[in-house]
Amino acid sequence: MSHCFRKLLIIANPVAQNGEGKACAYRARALLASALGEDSFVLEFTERPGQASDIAARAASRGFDCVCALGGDGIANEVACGLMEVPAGERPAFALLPVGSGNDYARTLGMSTDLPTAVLQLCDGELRSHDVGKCNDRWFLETLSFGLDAAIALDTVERRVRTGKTGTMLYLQSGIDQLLHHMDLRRYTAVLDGGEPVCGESYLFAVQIGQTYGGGFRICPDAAPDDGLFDICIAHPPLTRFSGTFIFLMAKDAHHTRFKQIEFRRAASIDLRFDAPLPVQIDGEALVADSYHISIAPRALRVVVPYQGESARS
Ligand SMILES: Nc1ncnc2c1ncn2[C@@H]1O[C@H](COP(=O)(O)OP(=O)(O)OP(=O)(O)O)[C@@H](O)[C@H]1O
Repeated sequence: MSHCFRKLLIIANPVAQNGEGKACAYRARALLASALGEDSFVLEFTERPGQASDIAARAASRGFDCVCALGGDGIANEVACGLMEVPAGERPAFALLPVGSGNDYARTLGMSTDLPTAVLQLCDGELRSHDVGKCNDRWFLETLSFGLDAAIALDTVERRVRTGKTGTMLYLQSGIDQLLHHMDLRRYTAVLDGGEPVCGESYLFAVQIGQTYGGGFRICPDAAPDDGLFDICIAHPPLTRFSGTFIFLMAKDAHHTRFKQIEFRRAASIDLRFDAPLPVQIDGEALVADSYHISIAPRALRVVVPYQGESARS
């Protein structure tokens, strides 16, 4: 029997990871049936983008106490958006079987991308409470970013379909292409935690709950998903195409933090405007707005993480 749920709903994206999602879901079903028994879970597939939110929002009324996204960061986001519509006292826990291309929230949870291992982690897992971010009316689990890095994230979606590449290699190729051809500077005005407005110029402005985006780029290496704060990374001028590309490559392993152009901040709320439209990504999907009100719901979502043992419990 699982440590942390009685009845599990798995919402699977059949088109995740270039169509691998469907076969992975059937494998997960077989593994879960032998680990937990067939009566303890239900597997449902989405038929269209956005549907996972509707299914997750109704899960509690159908008797499920845990909803597991099977797919990438996109379906994870949709499931979380649905769960956040449920009143806190009735909200099912969130779980993830990572079958995506980027899998950044899986990194934050500590879930393996090896399916049999992830199923065992889910069955033996424990619950933690994680923060959930909100930008205007859209929730996010891991990342919200503006400018160059969002352009890269959005470019990867189109490039993945075209080239079949995934993960870090895909993000690196997109990154270098965007750095060489679309390194646009924007003026921003930011109000952090209701303070005085701060104006500046940035190439990228990332607002993180977890440490990574883009398939493992550790843009905010000190971010903790349960501290009630966003970690913010801003890349300021001067940056040439060469130094920008160099710092971008260094960010893969969090070695970008020592450059003077890179500023880190923390806040629980941010009001943000830019002087001109720019690419925006929220958990890897595009977002379009004129201004951005960003707030955090501290420890609002119970999430299944791999069992850490008694000594790791806080
Ligand atoms: N049945 C479906 N048909 C088409 N698109 C779907 C369906 N279900 C979900 N989607 C959409 O598929 C997109 C990508 O999903 P997901 O994030 O799960 O996989 P991925 O893109 O392979 O992984 P990652 O986000 O980690 O790169 C999301 O925008 C989601 O809304």
